[in-house]
Amino acid sequence: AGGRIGLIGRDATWAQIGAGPLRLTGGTAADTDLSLLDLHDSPEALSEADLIVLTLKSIGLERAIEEIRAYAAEGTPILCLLNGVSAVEQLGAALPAHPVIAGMVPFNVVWASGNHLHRSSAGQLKLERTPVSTALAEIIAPTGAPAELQDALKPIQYGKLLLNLINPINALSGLPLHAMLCQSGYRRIYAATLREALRVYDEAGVTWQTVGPLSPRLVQWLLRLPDALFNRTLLRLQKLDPASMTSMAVDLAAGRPTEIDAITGEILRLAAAADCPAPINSALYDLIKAQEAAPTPQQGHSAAALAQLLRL
Ligand SMILES: NC(=O)C1=CN([C@@H]2O[C@H](COP(=O)(O)OP(=O)(O)OC[C@H]3O[C@@H](n4cnc5c(N)ncnc54)[C@H](OP(=O)(O)O)[C@@H]3O)[C@@H](O)[C@H]2O)C=CC1
Ligand SMILES: CC(C)(CO)C(=O)C(=O)O
Repeated sequence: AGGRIGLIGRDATWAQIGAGPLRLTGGTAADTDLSLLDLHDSPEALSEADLIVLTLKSIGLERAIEEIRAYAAEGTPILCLLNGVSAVEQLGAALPAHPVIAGMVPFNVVWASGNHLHRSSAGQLKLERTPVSTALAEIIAPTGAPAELQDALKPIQYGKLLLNLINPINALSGLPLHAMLCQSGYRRIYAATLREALRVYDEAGVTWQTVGPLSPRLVQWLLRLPDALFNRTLLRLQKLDPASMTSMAVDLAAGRPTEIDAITGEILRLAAAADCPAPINSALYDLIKAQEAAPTPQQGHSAAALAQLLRL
């Protein structure tokens, strides 16, 4: 929309993108000439920011906090787009001089190739309503990818967490999300994971809001539909394209640590506090931790093999 955007990244990312243009596809995205963006390889550039938008994994949050503390001007607002429910509190506690705004990204984005990022599913960015996010929403509205302002983001983050419970299953399957959801065996595993988490939310008294076209309470039943029926109904509503892959599947494939602690780990913390059993989520957590520690992470678990490991 004409504003200057600086991207702070690492050498490997800039090497991967090359000279550009940065190709953005899916949704309303369009090819972007990299000369429109200021690319930085050092956090010192934080000192110039009017708004800091955090789009890194939760495992990198501690380091990012140190860099913001070291370089950002006092009072610079931070928009936090991380998955999970606790990053905003973590930022607020560690950086009291900075207002922290919560945001939620409902859609999937994958690297299609070196300089090409592809948005592979539907949904609208949600931002906690503040004067800064209201101004930001006005600035980006003409791009055709408007943000939706919400009074409270926490219930939305808990709703998104339910969607993210598919991430460990997807990571262990090693399949694109669409190909995985076409198979009833994987869907039944996600349905059981979701049902268990909903019970934990009920026991723990969590206030949450549906993210996506249908309530997870209905989705956990629809996931049990036979392939032919499901693939023509719910899967179409999700507008997932064949490239979709959860961020956790990408991390595990690359041998990086995953966000399992911020996702499934959050359900386990709630379950422990409410004294509510969560054996399926607990087993998924352990399986991902074991793969993270393995010299070569094993993806490609069939639905039947995974169901057996989860004692389903
Ligand atoms: N991908 C998706 O479809 C979605 C992701 N999300 C959430 O958004 C967040 C970001 O995910 P995603 O974009 O997939 O993550 P990626 O891992 O693809 O990208 C994060 C980037 O940030 C870089 N980075 C991390 N810390 C720093 C730092 N201190 N300085 C400079 N660069 C840094 C990483 O570099 P390096 O690899 O070198 O550490 C990496 O290039 C996560 O919380 C995720 O759960 C939410 C919705 C959808
Ligand atoms: C794919 C999506 C949108 C939901 O699982 C996501 O949040 C992720 O990949 O982490």
